[in-house]
Amino acid sequence: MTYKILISDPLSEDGIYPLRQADGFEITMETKMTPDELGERIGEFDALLVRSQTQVTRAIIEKAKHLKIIGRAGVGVDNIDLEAATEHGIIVVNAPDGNTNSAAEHTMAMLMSMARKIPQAYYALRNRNWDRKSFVGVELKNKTLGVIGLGRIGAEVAARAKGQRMNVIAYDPFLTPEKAEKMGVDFGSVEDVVKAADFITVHTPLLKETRHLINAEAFRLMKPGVQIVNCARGGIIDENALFDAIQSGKVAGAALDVFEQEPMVDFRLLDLPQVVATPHLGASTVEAQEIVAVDVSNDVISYFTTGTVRNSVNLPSVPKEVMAKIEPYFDLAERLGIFLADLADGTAEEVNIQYAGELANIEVGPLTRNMLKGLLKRYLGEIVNDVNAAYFAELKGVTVTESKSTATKGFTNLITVEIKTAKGVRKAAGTLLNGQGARIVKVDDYLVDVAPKGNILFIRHNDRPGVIGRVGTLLGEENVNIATMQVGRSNAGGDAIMLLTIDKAAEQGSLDQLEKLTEIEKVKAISL
Ligand SMILES: NC(=O)C1=CN([C@@H]2O[C@H](COP(=O)(O)OP(=O)(O)OC[C@H]3O[C@@H](n4cnc5c(N)ncnc54)[C@H](O)[C@@H]3O)[C@@H](O)[C@H]2O)C=CC1
Ligand SMILES: O=C(O)C(=O)COP(=O)(O)O
Repeated sequence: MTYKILISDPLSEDGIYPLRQADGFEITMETKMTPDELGERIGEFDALLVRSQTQVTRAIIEKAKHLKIIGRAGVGVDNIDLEAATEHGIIVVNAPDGNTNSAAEHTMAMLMSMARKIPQAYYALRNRNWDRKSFVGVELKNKTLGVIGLGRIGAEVAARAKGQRMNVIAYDPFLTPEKAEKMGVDFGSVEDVVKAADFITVHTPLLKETRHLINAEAFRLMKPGVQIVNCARGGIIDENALFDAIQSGKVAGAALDVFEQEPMVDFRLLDLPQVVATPHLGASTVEAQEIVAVDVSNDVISYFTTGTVRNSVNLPSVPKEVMAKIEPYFDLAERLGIFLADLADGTAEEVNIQYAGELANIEVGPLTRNMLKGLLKRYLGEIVNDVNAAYFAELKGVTVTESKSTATKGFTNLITVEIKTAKGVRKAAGTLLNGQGARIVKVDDYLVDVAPKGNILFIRHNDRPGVIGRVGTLLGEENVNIATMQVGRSNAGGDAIMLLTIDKAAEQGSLDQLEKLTEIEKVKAISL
């Protein structure tokens, strides 16, 4: 099998070396495609690697019939429609820390260039103008830097600013006074930060909540003469409000690496002498580009070879040690989902999954997603996978609850799934037997022991002499061979079940014949 990879933005050749070396990958590098051209070609590819330029919109994703994974060689994924990717079961990975240092260094370079007007002075000098009066700067020392977003890059910038003898005040929803104290920064709200700062730098992702976080009202609160840096994303600062704040004299300088529209179309801000700018170069270093491309290449290889990734954005990543423990249960969880989908009448409204024994102490989210995949693909088809199973459950209004119990219930591990449909509650429990594979050990309240594979007939009947024989005879007449048979009953002569594994799927006609037998209440064909 050869996987086709499209690289649609310029990626470091050294960085994609692992992909070029690995067997089974065919790489196409096309970095100048229009959105229409990308839309026409994307259907051929299994993986897409991008930086910030390619806009991976819903329209593109809808045409990407074979796409399984999108790799973003960088941090920000605001150019990828994550919701659409998740809905289509496409995993999105990024390279979250490969360019942290470069982005932090670029932020400091922009801060200092702005404070000392270096680009403006250079421009004058290039034009043979030896002008020393127009380019008087301000020092950073003893000034306050306001950092909004104290994540990887924000924290690196804060540390460097302290090296410049600046005071730092920061806001981040995850920052606590204790963490701030440890990092040697002051802690405040967005309002506190913008009011206190002489210089402001933003380092949040671009989200609904951070769009125009720095707007006309924020500029109103700032100190006169404040200077502002944006090396994160265009749109965190409202460009129109910034333009007005510079023109009014409130803002003395702005250093911008990123813009609301890229490549930039509105050059109004750049015509202001207080503005210094670069064309989104924060991550553009040899080092950063190599690391981010290596990181996404490795995730793509690992996804297609082992099914695991390190840096998923739309699927919680599972540490390697945890993965090693839960991987053997993936199949059991999925088969329990399929088993119940076939067994139940109607679709699930509520699903309750309980993990017992040794499973109680580990992260089981991926197992729940696999079980949901099995359950939902019976109604929704093969489009359901680990990435979108939880999304589809929510979309269809299925309530999912997960619980754990350390009680072993006689098994070292046990997964019990209960589903509620409009017609009632059905339950199945499965375990993994050491060296013998998976077993379904309970169906509703009956103890059974059946391998969850192949064709199974579940029969609910009344416990009467001769019924087992009649079922065997009828199936024999239909040329259906019974491989194993289990019988369970609530009490002698009461409700009972039969669980038969059969060598080939029974025809609907045979099932109808079985249901006509007076002792038989219900027959369900299960195919695993
Ligand atoms: N100019 C460039 O070339 C580059 C730009 N970036 C941009 O920088 C951003 C930050 O990158 P990292 O530090 O690696 O990400 P990160 O995820 O480590 O940090 C982002 C921080 O923003 C915080 N945050 C979220 N919402 C917030 C809000 N409403 N107010 C304040 N803080 C909020 C988060 O809690 C988090 O701590 C990226 O999302 C990307 O857009 C990243 C690399 C290069
Ligand atoms: O990593 C990020 O978020 C960046 O903004 C870097 O963008 P780029 O990969 O240089 O187009």
